[in-house]
Amino acid sequence: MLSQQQLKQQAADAALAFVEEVAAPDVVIGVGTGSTADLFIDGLAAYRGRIRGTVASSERSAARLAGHGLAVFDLNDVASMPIYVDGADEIDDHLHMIKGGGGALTREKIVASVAERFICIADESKLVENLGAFPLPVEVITMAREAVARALRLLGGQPRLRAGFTTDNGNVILDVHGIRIAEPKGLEKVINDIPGVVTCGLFALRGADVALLATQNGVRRLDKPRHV
Ligand SMILES: O=C[C@H](O)[C@H](O)[C@H](O)COP(=O)(O)O
Repeated sequence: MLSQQQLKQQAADAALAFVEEVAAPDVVIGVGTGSTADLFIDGLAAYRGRIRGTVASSERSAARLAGHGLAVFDLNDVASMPIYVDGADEIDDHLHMIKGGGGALTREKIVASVAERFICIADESKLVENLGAFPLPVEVITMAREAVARALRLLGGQPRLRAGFTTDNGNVILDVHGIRIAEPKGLEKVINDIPGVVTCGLFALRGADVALLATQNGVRRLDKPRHV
């Protein structure tokens, strides 16, 4: 029986096949944040010298990448990336996700938006039928915290301030419990439209293109259905 850590390692290793496909001296790889992304970063170290470098979705990942001697570029200096590799807190079979358990959701969404393909790496426990058991992180400008919390309550959620946490962008996170996510794309738009919200952790408008989900019987690949 493989541990969750071993499963994460398998998913991270599987993503290296996608790096291998695109590796070239002018290529920049988008890199996510979290415990699974950390394992991917460690594997990516073998590509030092074979790719131009990376763009990181957090200070934490940037430090780990730099620790491996991989170049970390400012996104403003990078126009395109073939792939972005990151974990998820939940993913459904449409490859819509909840992300932001580590608080990096905004930079993740930005870096992913520049990449051609989003490769999600996770252990199979992250695959759910309906998103929403994991509290939905929402990054909020500090002065808007209470106003946004009231708006989220009107949407049926119970927002809780993530205590003692500030994002890399200097903002706070409200973790929204109990919100019904019947239409992930619609809800993503509605929450992102609340004044004071920087972004919410629903990744549905731009979900993953490929999910590599590690199971006890190997890594299962899911591709984004054509109609979503
Ligand atoms: O902000 C954090 C990210 O969205 C992570 O991708 C997510 O929390 C999954 O992290 P982990 O791989 O540690 O479960």
